[in-house]
Amino acid sequence: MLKILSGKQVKTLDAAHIEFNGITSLDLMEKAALAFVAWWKTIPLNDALQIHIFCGAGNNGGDGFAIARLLHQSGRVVAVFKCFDELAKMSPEAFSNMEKLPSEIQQKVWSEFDPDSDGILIDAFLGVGFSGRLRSEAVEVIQRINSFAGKKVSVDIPSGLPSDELLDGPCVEADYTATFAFPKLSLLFPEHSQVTGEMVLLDIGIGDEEYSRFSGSCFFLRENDIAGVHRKFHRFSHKGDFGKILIVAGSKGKMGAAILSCTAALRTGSGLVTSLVAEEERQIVQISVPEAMVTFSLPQDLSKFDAIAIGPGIGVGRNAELLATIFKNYTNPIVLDADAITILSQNPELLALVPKGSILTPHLTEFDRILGKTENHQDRLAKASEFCQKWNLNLLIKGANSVICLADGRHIFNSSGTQFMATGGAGDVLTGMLTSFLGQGYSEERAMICGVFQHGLAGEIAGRKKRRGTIASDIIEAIPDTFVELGIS
Ligand SMILES: NC(=O)C1=CN([C@@H]2O[C@H](COP(=O)(O)OP(=O)(O)OC[C@H]3O[C@@H](n4cnc5c(N)ncnc54)[C@H](O)[C@@H]3O)[C@@H](O)[C@H]2O)[C@H](O)CC1
Ligand SMILES: [K+]
Repeated sequence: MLKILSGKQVKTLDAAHIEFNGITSLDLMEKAALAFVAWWKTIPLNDALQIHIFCGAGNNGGDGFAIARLLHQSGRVVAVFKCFDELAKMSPEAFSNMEKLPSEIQQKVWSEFDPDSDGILIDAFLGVGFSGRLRSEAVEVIQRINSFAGKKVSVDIPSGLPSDELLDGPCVEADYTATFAFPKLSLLFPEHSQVTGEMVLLDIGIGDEEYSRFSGSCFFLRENDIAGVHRKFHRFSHKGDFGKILIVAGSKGKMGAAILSCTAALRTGSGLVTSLVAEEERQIVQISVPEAMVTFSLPQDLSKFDAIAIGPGIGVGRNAELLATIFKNYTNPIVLDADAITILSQNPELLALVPKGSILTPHLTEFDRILGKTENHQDRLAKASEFCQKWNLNLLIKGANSVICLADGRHIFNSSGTQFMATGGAGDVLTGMLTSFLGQGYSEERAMICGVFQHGLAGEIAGRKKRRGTIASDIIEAIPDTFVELGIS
């Protein structure tokens, strides 16, 4: 899994990569520029007539100069705007790439840029080398960039955004950010979505193993991480191997939650799913999910279940007692979602009873309910680590780039998913998937890795056809396709 380093570690990573591979830092910069231009050709407006490239004096600017040359070579009309004065100390790579600019590319200073120009703007002003407070001229450069009405694409990171911290000052408001090698931590904070726009990760040939010598507890979960995490089943596998699970979900008016989580669990591969619902609501489950069994009271012997989920749509009314009974009679990890999280926040004495290793899946509001009000993602992640370690529990903070917070302090950011998944019931689907994997004998970590990634991927698959019309049932329907796309039998 790809480690997320700090901005300060980038230089050491680059130096080690360069030395190990016998290349120069200019070669690495060229790779970055080539990766950027290859991606550029896939975005809307990539054939824009005019491309305005703002370049700083450091290596981010160096990327910009190299990109300018390559875009020019592929037939685009490019103008470069230098964001430094004649006497500024340039990085050797930036200088070298500036020298390589062909004479057809206009070179101007940033203050000559007319924000009413047509075209598209590339922001290669400041990268991960930016630190402290912006100097006053840098603020003016960023204001000029932001006054441009067309689309803006940031190289590595929007200029002005610190790589590992919260934004605290002016910053380029990008429509796209193309980041190199690994996503900078601050690009994953939801409060920065307005300045990062859509984020893409560009490979510049640094292998995951080259990160191992660096300390760090944050990771980025990608498609190639999934296949190795899955259990292998074989031709003698029987339904018992795929797990018996119990899902406690739904109540009058919210029975959809039970149907969605049970169906998602079955589509994820569960062998046997039992749904605990009120007797008067049984028909709805029996008719909608004939594959599931239904029970009306909590079975005496819970140990026969390989995994249990509780929460979606159960209501907060009298269920604290039910939660306590399950906690006292079951020792394996449980998935706790939605109303179960609210009940826990109202009855904090229950926290000590939650089976160790259980998974809580709060969205941001539920997170604040149980862990206390948080101001931002940095604060949230710190609180999450403390909570998970204190109670020996796992949290899955839902949102774009959902974060798996493990009891050992690691944070794993998910890369799959789309905005079309912001739809009622998507969380119930995730609960069903996580419980299914736990029931199939996956550890909590593996269940969360596969569950959160494939949930996002199912959303992407559904969204390709259904776009903003995607509903939770479409995500469920796409779950089997995720196994196909990932090559998992
Ligand atoms: N592995 C990779 O990710 C690669 C990254 N590349 C690119 O290199 C930059 C980092 O380059 P670096 O030279 O270290 O720094 P920057 O260009 O980001 O910034 C230096 C530049 O910024 C000025 N500056 C710093 N602080 C301030 C401030 N407070 N106010 C105003 N100006 C400030 C400083 O004076 C310098 O001029 C990375 O982001 C990538 O884009 C490589 O090209 C390939 C490998
Ligand atoms: K930038």
